[in-house]
Amino acid sequence: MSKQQIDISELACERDERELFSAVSCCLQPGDVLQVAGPNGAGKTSLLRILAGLMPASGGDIRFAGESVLSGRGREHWRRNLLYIGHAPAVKGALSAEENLSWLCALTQPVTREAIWQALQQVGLRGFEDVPCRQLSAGQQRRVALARLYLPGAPVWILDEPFTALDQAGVQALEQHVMAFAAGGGTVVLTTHHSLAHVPGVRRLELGRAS
Ligand SMILES: Nc1ncnc2c1ncn2[C@@H]1O[C@H](COP(=O)(O)OP(=O)(O)OP(=O)(O)O)[C@@H](O)[C@H]1O
Repeated sequence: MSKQQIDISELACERDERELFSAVSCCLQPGDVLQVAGPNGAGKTSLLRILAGLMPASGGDIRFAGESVLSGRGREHWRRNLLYIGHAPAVKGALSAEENLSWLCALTQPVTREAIWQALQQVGLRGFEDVPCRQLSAGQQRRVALARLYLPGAPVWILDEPFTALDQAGVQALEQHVMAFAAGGGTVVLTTHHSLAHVPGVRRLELGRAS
């Protein structure tokens, strides 16, 4: 087994005593990109939050490198190996783009100021590094959050609606970056209502369809 294999088996989720999904199973290898798809309310965000350890599953298991990530040592190992970016940009308005990134990275893997500036340049925020994020547009705030994908870090990305608020060039750049990350051995699980049918090699997991 690959030391970064992810096994999702018979995963189930209930919210407010309503079953969102059950018996979701999937195996991911390094290099895989999985799009979790389905209509509004199908449970895509819930699935990603369970994967990220932010919400309990009501059944099933997730294993990383052979160990369950739902508790104990496996959970810590998993957390060190993943980067989760939720559907809200989660940037602090009073802080600049640079300060936001520096703060976020300090929680996991501190990086140099130069690396942060380079990442901000990669997401098209050159010249905005020092501007308080509350003065940035929605798309620019999204770009601040996404700049983490241009810093050294985890081999597994979990991205909830990463394309939201990005312009066409931003969408294209992010698609390319995700695929380059996967080509280098990274694993990506993402949700988006944006079609990825034109991107070769993206797997799909459908939620919310009657079986
Ligand atoms: N905080 C919450 N407490 C209780 N139920 C919730 C909560 N957040 C979402 N839900 C319910 O869980 C269900 C699935 O929500 P979820 O956000 O996972 O769906 P989604 O597939 O990501 O939807 P969308 O495409 O609209 O983003 C919804 O029916 C919703 O009402």
